[in-house]
Amino acid sequence: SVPFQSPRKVVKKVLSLSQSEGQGATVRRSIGGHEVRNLDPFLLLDEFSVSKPGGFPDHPHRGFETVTYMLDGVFTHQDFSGHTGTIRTGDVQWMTAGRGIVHSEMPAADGVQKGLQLWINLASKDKMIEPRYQELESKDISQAEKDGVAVRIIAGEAFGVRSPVYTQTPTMYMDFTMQPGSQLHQPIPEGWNAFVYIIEGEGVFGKEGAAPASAHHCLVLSAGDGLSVWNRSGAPLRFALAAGQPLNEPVVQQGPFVMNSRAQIQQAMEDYYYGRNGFEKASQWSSA
Ligand SMILES: Nc1ccc(F)c(C(=O)c2c[nH]c3ncc(Cl)cc23)c1F
Ligand SMILES: [Fe+3]
Repeated sequence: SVPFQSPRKVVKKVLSLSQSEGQGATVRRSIGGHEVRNLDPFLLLDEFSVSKPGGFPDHPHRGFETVTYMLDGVFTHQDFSGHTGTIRTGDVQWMTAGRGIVHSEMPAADGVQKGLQLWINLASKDKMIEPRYQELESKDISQAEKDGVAVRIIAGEAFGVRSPVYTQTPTMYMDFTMQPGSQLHQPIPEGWNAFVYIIEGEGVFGKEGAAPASAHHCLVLSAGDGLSVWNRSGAPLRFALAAGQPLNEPVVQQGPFVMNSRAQIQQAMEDYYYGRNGFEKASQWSSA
């Protein structure tokens, strides 16, 4: 039995397949792929794997947020304002691009560097705000553990613990590891869109009789007030759970620009090209 008024069920299961992206990088794209075009307010979820000299060299963003969560390895990022940083296993970089960022995101160690990058759309009223970063080292990430379930809370609240991350677009984003035989009942605000991305292992999501789902699958959830999960396998189950308040606004995307109209996209492209309205520093900058 589950403790929710209306338990969320899996309404779509998508296996994310590897595709090349950036320079010499491989991503498994789930949200933002052709099967899950747009789960408002989420635009993209990539499970990325990349080794030197590959990566994501100098590129712009406007109108949304990127959340980079390192699963295994080290990345450095540099932006056109001189902001640099290194994110290691378990660290999070929550970047609110707002009116404009130009940055590079590159491997900073030998071997394959792996992580998740989630793109969260901004409401039209927020698309041109000043860029900002919220950077969390692994040791500073809110964590909790109960009855064989460990959670790392990137944004939102679980097990009575809340992350300090400010979410411009109301969002929850957490990393669960469930030991064999454990179960989870996680409240999710009604009206928010929600999905699961399985990182490793396999588990039963939504209702007890559901078929298990395994790694690299994205599970889009139905409406409801919470998600129940059971790990009936002999190995740990690890997955990310994300949920966000829909913006219910038009989405017009041209690569790294996500606005509400073609005219605003045209403006973004001109601003980037001519170095205006937030892209002033773009013309003189390139990453090291
Ligand atoms: N426009 C556009 C086009 C192509 C890109 F590859 C990118 C981009 O940078 C990324 C796509 N997924 C990613 N996962 C992880 C990291 Cl660190 C970066 C990206 C981008 F922004
Ligand atoms: Fe980027």
